[in-house]
Amino acid sequence: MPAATAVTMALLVSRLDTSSSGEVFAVALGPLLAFGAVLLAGHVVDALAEPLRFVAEARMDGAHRAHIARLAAGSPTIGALERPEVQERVRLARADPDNWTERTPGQGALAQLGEFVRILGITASCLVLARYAWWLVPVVLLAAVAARSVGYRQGLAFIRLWLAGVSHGRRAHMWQEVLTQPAEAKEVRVFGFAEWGVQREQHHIHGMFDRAWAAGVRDLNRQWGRLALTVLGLAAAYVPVALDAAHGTTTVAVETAVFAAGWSVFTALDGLDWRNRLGALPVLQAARKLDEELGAPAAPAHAAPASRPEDAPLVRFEQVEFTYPGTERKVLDGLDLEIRPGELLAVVGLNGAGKSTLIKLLSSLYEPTAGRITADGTDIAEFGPAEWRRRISVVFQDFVRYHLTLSDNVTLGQADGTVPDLTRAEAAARDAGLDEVLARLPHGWDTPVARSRTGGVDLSGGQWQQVVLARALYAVRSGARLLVLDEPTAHLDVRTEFDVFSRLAAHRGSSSVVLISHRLSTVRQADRIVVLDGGRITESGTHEELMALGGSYAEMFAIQAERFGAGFDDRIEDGELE
Ligand SMILES: Nc1ncnc2c1ncn2[C@@H]1O[C@H](COP(=O)(O)OP(=O)(O)OP(=O)(O)O)[C@@H](O)[C@H]1O
Repeated sequence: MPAATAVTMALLVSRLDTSSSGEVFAVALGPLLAFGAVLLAGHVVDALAEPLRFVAEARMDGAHRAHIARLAAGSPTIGALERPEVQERVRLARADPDNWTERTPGQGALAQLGEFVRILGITASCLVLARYAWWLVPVVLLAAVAARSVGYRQGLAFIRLWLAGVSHGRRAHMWQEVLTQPAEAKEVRVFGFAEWGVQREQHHIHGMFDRAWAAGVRDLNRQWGRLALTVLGLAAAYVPVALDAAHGTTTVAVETAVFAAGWSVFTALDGLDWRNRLGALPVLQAARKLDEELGAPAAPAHAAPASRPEDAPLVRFEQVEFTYPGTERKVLDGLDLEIRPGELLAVVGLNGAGKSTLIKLLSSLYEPTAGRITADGTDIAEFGPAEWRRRISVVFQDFVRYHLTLSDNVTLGQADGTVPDLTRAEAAARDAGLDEVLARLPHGWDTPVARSRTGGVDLSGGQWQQVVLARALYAVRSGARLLVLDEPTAHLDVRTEFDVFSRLAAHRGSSSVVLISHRLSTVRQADRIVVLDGGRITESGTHEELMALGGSYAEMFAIQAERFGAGFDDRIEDGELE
């Protein structure tokens, strides 16, 4: 485009120069139309480029983000994802720019394409220059590259400086969130730290911007150097051509073409979009590293999954050891445990004994560092995580409150691509004690359980636990045969908890249930209780057997009973739990 503009402009000037005043219009019409056509073409290209750029960028970034989501969510275990350096790579690869130095792969790819087009333009302009004299090409190019590289180096130094302040930026953002979000609003007021928080935010904002601001001012002064390089380069090319024109060795038209082509080399080099291209590179590098670290994402299942076995499995932990990645301590150490088909097994132990870890291993979220876990004699690793997880249903202690409808929250993960079965969901809600909450919701099952959504409602901690219990029971009704509950009722009062467990015990069908609870009044209903201590099972039996044994279970129970008796926690009446 710049070369075509230079040539048509020169043609126009040459006709105007050589024609007498009477015939100007007739002679200049052709070149005028050609010049107009070039300008029009430039305008059309500009007009088309923006929507095309938008669509291309959106498609590339959409595909990239889907790949990252599949990679992060599809890795069978969670050990790698929990590592801080992997978390940082996921943040970067997600292509959701955290600051202006980061770019998306779509922006990077289009910038690279743009650079290619500009280099073509520069080549065409150089051909126009060379047509006049070959030495014009190195003179103009060297001056343009020198001026450009000054700007490039300044830009890179500014970006480095900016990145050094990013941690301040994150902390400023954290304070901004704390001071403005409803979740923190209560504590900000009660603890009275609003002004202190604002000052912390200000401190970090200055930490981020002050040095960049100073560098910006310094760079502004250095622009003179860049300007001097541009002026000298252009003068070295233009002065000899202008002298030739003045002496009549060349025409004004040729001089016009050279001037236009020379200037376009400077502007094209100046417009090279290196920031977008370089800004996207770390994103792509992080994505490539994640490809190695998280393994190939599981392909989305299209085939109908095999039907689930009717009976609950006999699960065995055999000499299982487990150490969290990056730590030294064996959380589980030679653990042997049987989960018999259809039994209600309670696991108790002090804080940090490893109960939740045992559940994570049972759910194949981590693999044992030694030993194995079997189901009916087959190592659960052989089923593959996806198939094994279809057979179990887990409620985690730190479950997620999805901002979805109640129906989605209860049927999550069990729909197998089909429409959720609301009759089954109703039954699961009844068993979990959720039916009263459901009856009060304005749109029933279709009510979003988050006030941030239109028509949504907020649920209390206890109500949320009923939702996740209903989800687990829905899974059992859909065919899961091992129900795992990690402190599912900590937010419920004793009476509700007792009701929920009575219903659970009655409605679990042929499924086995593994229950973790600190409330021993609940635990005593279990068929069998095991005590986890020092990474292994130290006691196993019914409530009565363990009380008779007089070991750590009996001790814990005595302490809790004493607490109840002294009026701590929710008091229970004598005989209420019998
Ligand atoms: N992701 C992790 N990385 C490293 N260590 C961990 C991780 N999760 C838990 N741990 C450690 O493993 C040990 C057992 O934790 P776990 O959560 O299994 O105990 P728990 O018996 O469920 O405790 P609680 O009754 O308090 O819930 C603790 O020392 C804990 O600090």
